[in-house]
Amino acid sequence: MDYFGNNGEHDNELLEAQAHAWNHIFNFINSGSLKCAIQLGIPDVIHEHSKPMTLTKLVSALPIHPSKSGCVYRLMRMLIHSGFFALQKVPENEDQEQEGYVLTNASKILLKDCPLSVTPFLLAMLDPILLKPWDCFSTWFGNDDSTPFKTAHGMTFWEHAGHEPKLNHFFNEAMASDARLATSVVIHKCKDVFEGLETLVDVGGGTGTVSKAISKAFPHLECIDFDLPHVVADLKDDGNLKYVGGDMFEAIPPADAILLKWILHDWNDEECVKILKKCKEAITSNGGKTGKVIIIDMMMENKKGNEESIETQLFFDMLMMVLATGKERDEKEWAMLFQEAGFTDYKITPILGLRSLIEVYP
Ligand SMILES: C[S@@+](CC[C@H](N)C(=O)[O-])C[C@H]1O[C@@H](n2cnc3c(N)ncnc32)[C@H](O)[C@@H]1O
Ligand SMILES: O=c1cc(-c2ccc(O)cc2)oc2c(O)c(O)ccc12
Repeated sequence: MDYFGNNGEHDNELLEAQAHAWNHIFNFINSGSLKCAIQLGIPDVIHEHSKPMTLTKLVSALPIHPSKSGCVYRLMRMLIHSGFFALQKVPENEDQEQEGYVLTNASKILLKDCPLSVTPFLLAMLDPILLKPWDCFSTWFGNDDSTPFKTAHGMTFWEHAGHEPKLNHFFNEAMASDARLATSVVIHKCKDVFEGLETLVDVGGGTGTVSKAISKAFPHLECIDFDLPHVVADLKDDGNLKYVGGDMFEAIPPADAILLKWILHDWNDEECVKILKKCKEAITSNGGKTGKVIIIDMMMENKKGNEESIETQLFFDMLMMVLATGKERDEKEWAMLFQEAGFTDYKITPILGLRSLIEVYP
């Protein structure tokens, strides 16, 4: 009988447990390998080749030292396994190689010039500034810092962003890249959500990617991108789009609809109720009309379903604990926030993959 109470009968279970632990220990290798491929420009090089690209051609097109040529095959094998590339037959190939690399849907949205690219999001999330807090996660459980980010850097995310232009820049780029993708889906699939509205304020709208797209798609809608003063300071009003600086915890400009995309998951319940109460004031003080709040955020799934989606939602929940004071919520938790902030009804439209569009009514 050994330390684990194993007398030989449980060898298989022990080996499975070890393999499971190894898989989790090395989870970071998936993101590390993907980041490397993007920094080497592999998706763009294969895209520009416009037919299956053999290993020889790929190696000669990459900015790598000749001593590393043999390693490209192993990097590509890893990324084929994780679904970012595939192999296809190469017709009439002078290099004698039968197969070449092609993009998959997952790597098509990593291309540099794709307006809906998730590459800025990847580069932001995997930058050492945002990775260091994970090293301080357990330390944070033992102190009274608001976030592991604070434990790692001695200041909050926004304080760091204020005097580290690199963080500010890659965070805004990451948000803008997601905003382009999400808005294109919302405008295609949910036109009716904006019908009948005359005014809309995008609260925490960053540098205005969402407001720009909505104001262009609905030219009769007066839009305001509302964010912290330093975020909108240098942005110029354009037609039916205005930029207003302020603090959503103080006051939000009046409008028929208030949009909160990827805002409430950044904040704890008490902070969310404060924000939602300010939204309610803004839509009910709008010349006697009543409006709505439009939320784009995650709705945590409680039932067993797509395991990868559930894991991704759990990843975001951890991200919100480590970088901010927020969390991801299930329907019951959302309903509680709406009720506490004085709203009477809501409608959920699950149109954005892992996220939903929620209309909330006073
Ligand atoms: C996670 S980002 C979301 C950006 C954008 N809504 C999107 O989805 O792309 C959060 C935004 O909230 C803004 N923000 C943070 N605190 C704020 C406050 N007190 N008042 C207004 N905006 C704030 C940040 O500057 C940032 O642009
Ligand atoms: O990488 C982030 C960081 C935040 C964030 C950090 C600190 C705060 O006080 C608020 C927000 O928010 C994010 C977010 O909402 C998101 O959807 C992705 C990434 C991040």
